[in-house]
Amino acid sequence: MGTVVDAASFELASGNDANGSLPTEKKVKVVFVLGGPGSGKGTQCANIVEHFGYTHLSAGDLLRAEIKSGSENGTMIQNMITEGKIVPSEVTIKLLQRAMQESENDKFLIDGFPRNEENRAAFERVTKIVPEFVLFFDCADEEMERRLLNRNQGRVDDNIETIRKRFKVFVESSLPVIEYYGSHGKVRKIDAGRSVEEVFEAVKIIFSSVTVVA
Ligand SMILES: Nc1ncnc2c1ncn2[C@@H]1O[C@H](COP(=O)(O)OP(=O)(O)O)[C@@H](O)[C@H]1O
Ligand SMILES: Nc1ccn([C@@H]2O[C@H](COP(=O)(O)OP(=O)(O)O)[C@@H](O)[C@H]2O)c(=O)n1
Ligand SMILES: [Mg+2]
Repeated sequence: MGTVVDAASFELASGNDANGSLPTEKKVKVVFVLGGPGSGKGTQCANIVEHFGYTHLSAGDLLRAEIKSGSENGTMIQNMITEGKIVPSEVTIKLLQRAMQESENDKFLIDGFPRNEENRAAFERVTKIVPEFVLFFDCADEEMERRLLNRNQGRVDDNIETIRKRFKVFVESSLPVIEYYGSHGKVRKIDAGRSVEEVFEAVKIIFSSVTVVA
């Protein structure tokens, strides 16, 4: 397995617990995986995990698991997802932090986060983690709509009404985050309208360029 060479490591510090003990610290490397709903983030993350040894953390999956766990935030999260709205950062960041701390890995693909400026700024402030880069899956709305209507995972938000709302949220709230990282030279954009195999060929070139054979 390769080692990442071009980016500094960043420290993940948990908050103090109720006894005031010292935070546990763990150095992690993070790649944000962004793109519209149905652009293929989850599909390609599974391929990246297999080939490059990252752990995949999907913000949407973590939020859906939180609903299932019977958490006190469950109803609020369920309502936000049904409406295609973005859950307050505090909730999502706690789930991401916990998943990173519980993992034995130190390399994470964070899929579907940050989805708005609040997500981005709060994550940076709380975790002090700066992403190595941002993988952006660029895909036409018509193709994403087709994929979502065929996804068949029983999701409450894969219906045409919510899909349209999610597209609007993506353009209004998520694209500005991608532009922010673009202005810092961090975005690796991929034409995600092609087949799964073709998209992964492009993904591989990007990940190969940040790793070296040990
Ligand atoms: N390149 C592709 N071409 C066609 N269908 C795809 C492609 N990538 C993913 N899909 C399918 O489209 C749907 C959405 O993909 P998914 O990976 O869940 O996207 P996202 O996480 O960005 O919403 C899934 O049913 C998946 O199997
Ligand atoms: N950072 C995030 C990610 C997802 N979500 C919520 O979870 C929903 C589904 O996110 P997802 O990433 O699983 O969706 P896809 O883009 O994979 O289709 C979003 O539409 C939001 O309602 C959120 O509130 N904040
Ligand atoms: Mg997904």
